[in-house]
Amino acid sequence: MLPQHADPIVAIATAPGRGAVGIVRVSGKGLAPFVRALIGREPRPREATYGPWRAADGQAIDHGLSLWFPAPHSYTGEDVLELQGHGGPVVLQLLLARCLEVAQTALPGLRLARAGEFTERAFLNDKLDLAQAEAVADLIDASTEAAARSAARSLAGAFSQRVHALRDALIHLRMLVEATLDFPEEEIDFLQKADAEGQLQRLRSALAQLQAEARQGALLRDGLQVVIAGQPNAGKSSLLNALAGAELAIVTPIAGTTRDVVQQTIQIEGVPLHVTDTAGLRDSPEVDEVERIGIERAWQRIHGADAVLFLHDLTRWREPRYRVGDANILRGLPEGVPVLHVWNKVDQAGDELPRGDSDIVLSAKHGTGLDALRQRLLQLAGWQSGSEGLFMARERHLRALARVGEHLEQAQGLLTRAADQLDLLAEELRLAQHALGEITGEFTADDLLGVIFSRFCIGK
Ligand SMILES: Nc1nc2c(c(=O)[nH]1)N(C=O)[C@@H](CNc1ccc(C(=O)N[C@@H](CCC(=O)O)C(=O)O)cc1)CN2
Ligand SMILES: Nc1nc2c(ncn2[C@@H]2O[C@H](COP(=O)(O)OP(=O)(O)OP(=O)(O)O)[C@@H](O)[C@H]2O)c(=O)[nH]1
Ligand SMILES: [Mg+2]
Repeated sequence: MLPQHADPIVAIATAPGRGAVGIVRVSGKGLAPFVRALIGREPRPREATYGPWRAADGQAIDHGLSLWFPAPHSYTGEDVLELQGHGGPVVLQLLLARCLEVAQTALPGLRLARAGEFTERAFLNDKLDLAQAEAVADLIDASTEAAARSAARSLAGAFSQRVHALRDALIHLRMLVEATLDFPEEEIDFLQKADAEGQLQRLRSALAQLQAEARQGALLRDGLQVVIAGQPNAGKSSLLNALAGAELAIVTPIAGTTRDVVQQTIQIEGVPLHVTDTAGLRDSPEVDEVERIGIERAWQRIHGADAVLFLHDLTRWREPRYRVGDANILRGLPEGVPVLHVWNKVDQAGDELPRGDSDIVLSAKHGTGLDALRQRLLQLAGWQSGSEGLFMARERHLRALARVGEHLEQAQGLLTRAADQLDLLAEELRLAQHALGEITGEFTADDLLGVIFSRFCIGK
């Protein structure tokens, strides 16, 4: 363990700004003398104790509740003291400063906590595994109810339990293979080989199921970048406003109204969609400097999109020039990014529609056809409706699961093709278990921990 993990730490645990109540919290080893010096006595463990916190001159800084959690029964697993005072930024700063002052004699080395450091200690002291610690941040950052619910499930261990079940099955198979390795003179008999194959197959399908669920969880966390693109006046800004249910972007009949990129996160069935409205794409002498930059930014966004909504104007699609404009945009769209063709202004279109089977027809202005668009967006995102009991997952977890899958695939190949290469098989299974362990933090490099916890807020 790094020496800095032994320092006592202090931070304001509540959000900056004014609030009804604010909390300063201290974590470290051997806090009791500090607690007595600050509060005048040692509060009973895990009970709220009301009283003043006094400055050096004896004046009360604030009156509030002290909570004393002697190790190991605390959030961090160390001694923890919480001061629950009035939630003003100045009074909390005074309390924080008073803690540092008292510490000079009663708790040498007390310092301000880095972002995520309380939760990092909870992880290092085995109060939480890594997936649970990440779920703490995901719960705080959750942007939809569905995301919050699944983060809470991951925090309670739902994801970790699934990972452990897979790990246990993997260990079972490794024991079988390694036992055979230890007795090389006894050829792996057919019965055992069949048993190993069955176990491996079940492992792989359990992994595939876990991957599918983790993908849904990651979608709830990260959402989808959706960019609305098309020629000027197609109704892109109107569509953004309709989806968001608010007048966010300026709408006018003038072509070239939008120049800046306007982004809004909406949610559909709890899946966050980050929808971006962009400048209309055109190549015309009317385009001035400002619009030219807007068009450049539009293309940048299109290239970073998870999905593009290509908006077409049904009142103009018969005009040859308009069709050339659309064709030019189509050529510029990046390969591999799903494109959904959306035909707008159906309220003013004739009977004959130019669309393909999978296209969406709607009126952004009147709000017709929006539900079909929402459903198509969810489908595009790979969202399975009614995914109850989901846990939250991150890209990091998906990558680890994918590596587990690669090693199991190698193992499968070795088992079916080359029963004499048991040492290679054993190694693949070991690597698979290692990749799995990275999710819960059984095997994790220190620099990765640094990256994960530094994204937390201070005091968490
Ligand atoms: N005031 C306050 N509220 C909070 C927190 C906190 O630290 N302080 N939390 C955190 O940020 C969350 C709750 N998390 C916590 C997790 C464990 C323990 C704890 O004392 N665990 C002991 C005892 C468990 C028990 O009695 O069952 C332990 O694990 O041994 C406390 C808070 C949300 N609300
Ligand atoms: N009839 C009808 N008019 C619409 C519809 N959607 C948008 N419009 C009108 O089309 C015009 C252009 O709409 P915008 O949303 O500003 O179009 P835009 O694609 O953002 O245009 P730029 O920002 O210039 O690229 C406005 O007058 C809208 O009221 C629709 O569904 N039906
Ligand atoms: Mg616009």
